Amino acid sequence: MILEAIGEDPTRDGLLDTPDRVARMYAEVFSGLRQDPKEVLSARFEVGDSEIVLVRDIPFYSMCEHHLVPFYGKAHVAYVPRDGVVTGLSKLARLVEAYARRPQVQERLTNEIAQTLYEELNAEGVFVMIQAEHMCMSMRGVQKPGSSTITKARRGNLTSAQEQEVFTLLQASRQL
Ligand SMILES: Nc1nc2c(ncn2[C@@H]2O[C@H](COP(=O)(O)OP(=O)(O)OP(=O)(O)O)[C@@H](O)[C@H]2O)c(=O)[nH]1
Ligand SMILES: [Zn+2]
Repeated sequence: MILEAIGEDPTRDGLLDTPDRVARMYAEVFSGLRQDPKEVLSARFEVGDSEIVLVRDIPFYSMCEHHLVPFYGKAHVAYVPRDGVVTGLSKLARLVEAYARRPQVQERLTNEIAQTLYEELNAEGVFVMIQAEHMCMSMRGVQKPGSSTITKARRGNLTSAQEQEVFTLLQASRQL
């Protein structure tokens, strides 16, 4: 229907398999809709006292729900565990994936990651920051390639000193 609507001929050779390919691509790109993000955080470890845990530079691809074109970039996920209870590091990246692979807006993506981590892990505090470029602002519309959007979400009792420490860690680790 899309091919017809744009004035293409869906019966020409190169386009014959395109509807099937696009259907399979959407199943992959929107696979987060069939995932329960809470299950992602099932791994738990006791590590004794622990301060901030930060997984930075988690690459992700999502789809803007207004135009169904990609927005993509990096997510930084930090939390302060309660009573030394942590989850697996990869689970933080899986959590980003579970919420990114849906029709999204960046603010909601940021909030959902923070909220789920906070609730499921019963963390003392959570801080999530996402930096992304939106193709709907680059390849069409206002056409501003290279512009990026930064969103943050905080949950729990992060002190401003701890939040500052996350920024310092993000900065420091880049120099390693
Ligand atoms: N807040 C927010 N806005 C987004 C996000 N992704 C896309 N948008 C914006 O959603 C808005 C939709 O605006 P509309 O005026 O309904 O759509 P449009 O006519 O295609 O707008 P233009 O993009 O300005 O051409 C645009 O301003 C987009 O930049 C997002 O993740 N968060
Ligand atoms: Zn858009």
